[in-house]
Amino acid sequence: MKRFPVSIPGVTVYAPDAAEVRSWLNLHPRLIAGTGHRPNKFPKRSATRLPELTTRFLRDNPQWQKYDPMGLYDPRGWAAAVVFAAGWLAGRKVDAVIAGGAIGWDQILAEAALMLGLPLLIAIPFQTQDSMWPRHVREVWLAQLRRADRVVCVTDVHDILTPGARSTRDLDPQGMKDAMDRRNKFMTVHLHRHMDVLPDLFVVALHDGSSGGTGNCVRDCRAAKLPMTSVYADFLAELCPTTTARAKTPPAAPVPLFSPEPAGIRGFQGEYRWLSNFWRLSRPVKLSGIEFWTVEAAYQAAKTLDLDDRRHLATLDPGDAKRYGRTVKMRPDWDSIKLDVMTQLTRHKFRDPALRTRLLSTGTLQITEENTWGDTFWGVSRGKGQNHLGQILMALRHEIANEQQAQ
Ligand SMILES: Nc1nc(O)c(N)c(N[C@@H]2O[C@H](COP(=O)(O)O)[C@@H](O)[C@H]2O)n1
Repeated sequence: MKRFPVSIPGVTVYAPDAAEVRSWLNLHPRLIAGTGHRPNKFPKRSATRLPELTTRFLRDNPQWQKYDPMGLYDPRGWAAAVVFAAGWLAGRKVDAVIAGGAIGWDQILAEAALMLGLPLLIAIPFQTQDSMWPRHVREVWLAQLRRADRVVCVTDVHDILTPGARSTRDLDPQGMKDAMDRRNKFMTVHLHRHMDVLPDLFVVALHDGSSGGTGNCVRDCRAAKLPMTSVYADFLAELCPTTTARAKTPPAAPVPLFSPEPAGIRGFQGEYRWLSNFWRLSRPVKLSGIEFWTVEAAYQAAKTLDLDDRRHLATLDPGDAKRYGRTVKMRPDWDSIKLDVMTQLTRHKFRDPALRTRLLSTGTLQITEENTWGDTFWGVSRGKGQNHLGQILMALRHEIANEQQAQ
C-alpha cells in the first residue's frame, strides 16, 4: 500500500503507551478528560444570548451555518463557550486536562485549559483528523496541538485508508469511527483501568443525552463506573437562559470531583512518588541470583518459581512487570507469604540512606496507598481498602525512628 507522509508540522505525536505519555500522566495525578458534541448539536444561535454573527465565512455559508447553528466558530460564540468551559475548570483542583481534538466541545475544553495555563494532553484519533474541516477550524486544531504538552495519536491513518486511496483524505468511514472510538476509550476507560500510575481521573461531558460519538463515550464511561458529569444543562443555563432548548437528560446531581482529602499522604504521586513500588532502587534486590531494580518487578518475580519468568521479569519496567505478573504460574503458598515478601522488599528499598531520611521526614503522617485501579488489598480504592502497603511503610518508619533514637 502507498505510504503518505503524515507528519503534523511543529507537533510531536506519541503512541498511547509511549514513555513520554506515561511520565506526563505521572506528573499530573488529578486529571479531567473531556468529551462532547460537535457544533451541529449545539443550540441555535437565536436560542442563545449571543449577538449577530461577525464572521463573513459563517454569515455567507448556509451549509456551514447548518453544521454550526450556534456560530460556535464565530469569535463571540467561541469566546462564550471557552469562558464557560474555563469557568467550569477554574477553581476545581485539576492538575491537567485531556481533550480529544475534535471540532466542538473537545476544542473548546482544550482552549479553556490553555487559557488557564493548565497542562494539556490532546488525544487524536488519527493524524489527519482535521482533513474534512474548514480552514478556520483546522487552524484552531493545529494551534492547539502545537501548544499542548503532549499529543497522542491512537491510530495510524494508513490503517484506515480506503483500498487504493489517493490521499490521506480517502478514509474508510468505519475505520474513522473505530479510530474515534479508540481515542475516546484511550482518554477515559483505558487510562482509568490500565494506567496504574493514575490516581484520579474525572470525565466531563458536554452531552445532551443523544446517541452519537459523545453518547458512545458516555456509555463506556458509565459501564466502567468512571466518575463523570455532564455540563450540558449548566451550559444551557449560562448561554441560553430563556431558551426552550432542553437537555435530553436531567442535569447530573452535583458530584464531588475527586475523593475528599483525608489528612496525610494519599497516593504515591508527585512529591511522594518515591513511596511507590515503581520507584527505581539505588541498588538492585536479588532473587535466585537475578537482579531486580524495582520492588514491583521483584515482587512479581517472587510469585513464581519459574526461573525463566523471573529472568524475564527482571528485564521489564514496573508497569509491564505488574501486568506480566498476572500471567505467571503462581507458587502454591503465595497467598500465605506475600505480605512477608512485600515487607522484606520494602525493607531492602529503604536501606538507601536518602530514602530512609525521606521516610522519616514524613513524621507521623498517615500513609495511604490510594488508587483508582481497585487495589483494596495493598491500598485504598474509592474509600475502601486494607492499605497493607501503607501499613508496611508506616511500620518500617516507626522501626527506623526507634533505631535512630537508640543510637
Ligand atoms: N466513539 C465515537 N464514535 C463515533 O461514531 C464518533 N463519531 C465519535 N466521535 C467523537 O465524539 C464526539 C462528538 O460526538 P457527537 O456525535 O457530536 O455527539 C467527538 O469527540 C468526536 O471526535 N466517537
